[in-house]
Amino acid sequence: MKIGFIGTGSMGSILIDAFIHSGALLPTDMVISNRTIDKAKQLADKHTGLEVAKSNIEVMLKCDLIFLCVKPKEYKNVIDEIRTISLDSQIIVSITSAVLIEHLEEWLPCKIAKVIPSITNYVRSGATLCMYSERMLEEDVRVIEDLLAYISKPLRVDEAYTRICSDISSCGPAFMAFFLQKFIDAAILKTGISRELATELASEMLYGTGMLLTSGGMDPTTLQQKVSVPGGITAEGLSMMENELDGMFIELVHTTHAKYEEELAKVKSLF
Ligand SMILES: NC(=O)C1=CN([C@@H]2O[C@H](COP(=O)(O)OP(=O)(O)OC[C@H]3O[C@@H](n4cnc5c(N)ncnc54)[C@H](OP(=O)(O)O)[C@@H]3O)[C@@H](O)[C@H]2O)C=CC1
Ligand SMILES: O=C(O)[C@@H]1CCC=N1
Repeated sequence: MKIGFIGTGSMGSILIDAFIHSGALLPTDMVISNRTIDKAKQLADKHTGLEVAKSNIEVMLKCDLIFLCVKPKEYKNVIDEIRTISLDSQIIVSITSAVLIEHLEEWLPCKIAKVIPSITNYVRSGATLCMYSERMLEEDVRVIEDLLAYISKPLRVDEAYTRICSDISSCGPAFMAFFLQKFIDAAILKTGISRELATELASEMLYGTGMLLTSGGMDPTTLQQKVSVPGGITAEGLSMMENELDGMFIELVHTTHAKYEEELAKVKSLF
């Protein structure tokens, strides 16, 4: 089976790298295209045998399963280009939350999967959020999830919850890194500890925390309880954060959902 990638920006290239490094795919299994072709060529220089197509149409003509890794506002151009040569036997995997499966079904005759990856997939961890159109057969779903399992934990979610799942799974790494950065900056400012040491400590801490929450059998509440000695230092810090951050995460969810609605409307208006 030939796998195509249309769009080799940040996420497209992360997926290609991860599929190759994990052994899920060989470079020769893939054909890629990108608006700025040099970006695709740089990937091919890194992975001998990876084929760069001259156009998105060439990817569609050569591949059975195609990942669409472009941003919402770029869908119109890509769909217009490929719709007349798309086949109902082909599987299109869209990685964009703000493009609905029902719309992709309207625009293309293909079987449609919506899979939201995460930067964590680069190191073969984190989830991929999976949603499928009714055109997908059981064996099509199996092909996709077998592939994704090399680099992630594929989780089926209801499309109605795409945004919040993606907030946690895909935006989450950036949000957590933001917290870490603020923690590190404060540590340096207040104590003079070196950035290098603070960053190493913070990164190891986050890695270990992730392990405790996945394979370590703890949930976030248990973890807080186990670290907080009654009347101790952690409890004091947690209590301060409870007051300072009150309402902030509600505001965060409002913000991401408002942006999502804006993008959905923009995409709709293009077609
Ligand atoms: N980054 C992340 O962590 C995640 C991203 N996503 C989703 O992935 C999608 C892509 O995001 P991301 O990779 O970050 O964005 P980027 O801007 O990094 O990549 C988009 C790529 O699409 C290419 N492109 C644009 N138009 C066309 C076209 N007509 N034909 C071929 N290629 C084209 C661009 O080419 P050019 O080089 O010319 O700009 C660019 O390389 C988004 O919808 C995002 O929501 C989902 C989960 C996580
Ligand atoms: O920032 C974005 O729009 C995308 C969606 C999920 C992660 N990155």
